[in-house]
Amino acid sequence: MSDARTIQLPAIAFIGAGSMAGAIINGLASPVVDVEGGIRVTSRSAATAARFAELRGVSAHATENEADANPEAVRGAKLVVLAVKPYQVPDVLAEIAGALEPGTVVASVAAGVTVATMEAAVPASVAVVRTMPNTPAQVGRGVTGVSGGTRATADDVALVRALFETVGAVVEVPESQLDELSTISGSGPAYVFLLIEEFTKTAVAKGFSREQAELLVGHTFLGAAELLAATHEEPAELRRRVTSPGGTTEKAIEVLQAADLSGLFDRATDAALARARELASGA
Ligand SMILES: NC(=O)C1=CN([C@@H]2O[C@H](COP(=O)(O)OP(=O)(O)OC[C@H]3O[C@@H](n4cnc5c(N)ncnc54)[C@H](O)[C@@H]3O)[C@@H](O)[C@H]2O)C=CC1
Ligand SMILES: O=C(O)[C@@H]1CCC=N1
Repeated sequence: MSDARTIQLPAIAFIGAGSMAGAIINGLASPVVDVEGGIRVTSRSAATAARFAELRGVSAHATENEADANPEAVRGAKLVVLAVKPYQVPDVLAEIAGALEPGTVVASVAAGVTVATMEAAVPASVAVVRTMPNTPAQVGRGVTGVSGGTRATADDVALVRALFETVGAVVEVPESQLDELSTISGSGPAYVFLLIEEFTKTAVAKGFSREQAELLVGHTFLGAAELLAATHEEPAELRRRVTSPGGTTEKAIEVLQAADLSGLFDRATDAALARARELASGA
């Protein structure tokens, strides 16, 4: 049964069942999403496939005990999501190319692997869309960059958008910007977790128990993010409201700013960008 709010998606095959595929499939499990034709998932290990097979509407197969699991999964699927490591994409495409039906849309989440590389590896009747999601997709709070390839129609891109909108927001960008986007939102959750880890260590060093430190830091991050989302104020304004003139926060902010946080983020994201370019060249 479906009503006006139900999101209808055609048969989808996920090649690779790791963190990223798991996060997206979790979103598809929503009661308002109906994947007609079902969700097929493949992994290398049978144990992983067995875990995915327990999910509603999912059939899962492992290459370690079914050599044809990948070509079988894509046969008849309208949308094929490549969720393997970047260096594995060429081999997977070579394996499935002959089984892709005309009109199939192949959407890759792999960092760095270009549209040109993928288009060259599949039949001309198959469209390619490059994407860059992030792991908060697992809780419906992802943000995904999407770039259509040269053969992708507006409907093809809309289909990929619809998939990723089940797990958060979608931003369409030209492919030339996708690696940059990856350094911000693709990798970004890791930067936030690192800050939380370090801040928690500081709280422990100030004499709080591990449990207290996690509560203090965790709620501070969550509370600040929710305050930002709820008020729609600029972060600089919300920071000003914490920073009493002549008070304590002002002293801490002075120390943080003296460490050139902005230069640090520039250098960190430049390093991620350089690695994306290496991945594109197969390194
Ligand atoms: N983890 C993240 O935050 C993000 C990852 N990505 C991209 O997602 C892709 C996957 O990353 P993760 O999920 O983190 O990796 P992962 O290592 O957790 O998952 C990879 C999966 O691919 C499977 N696999 C490997 N070779 C296979 C084959 N030939 N056939 C079928 N399955 C095969 C593995 O068994 C594993 O389940 C990467 O290309 C990465 O660049 C993109 C955005 C964010
Ligand atoms: O670290 C990586 O290569 C992937 C892409 C963005 C997040 N994880």
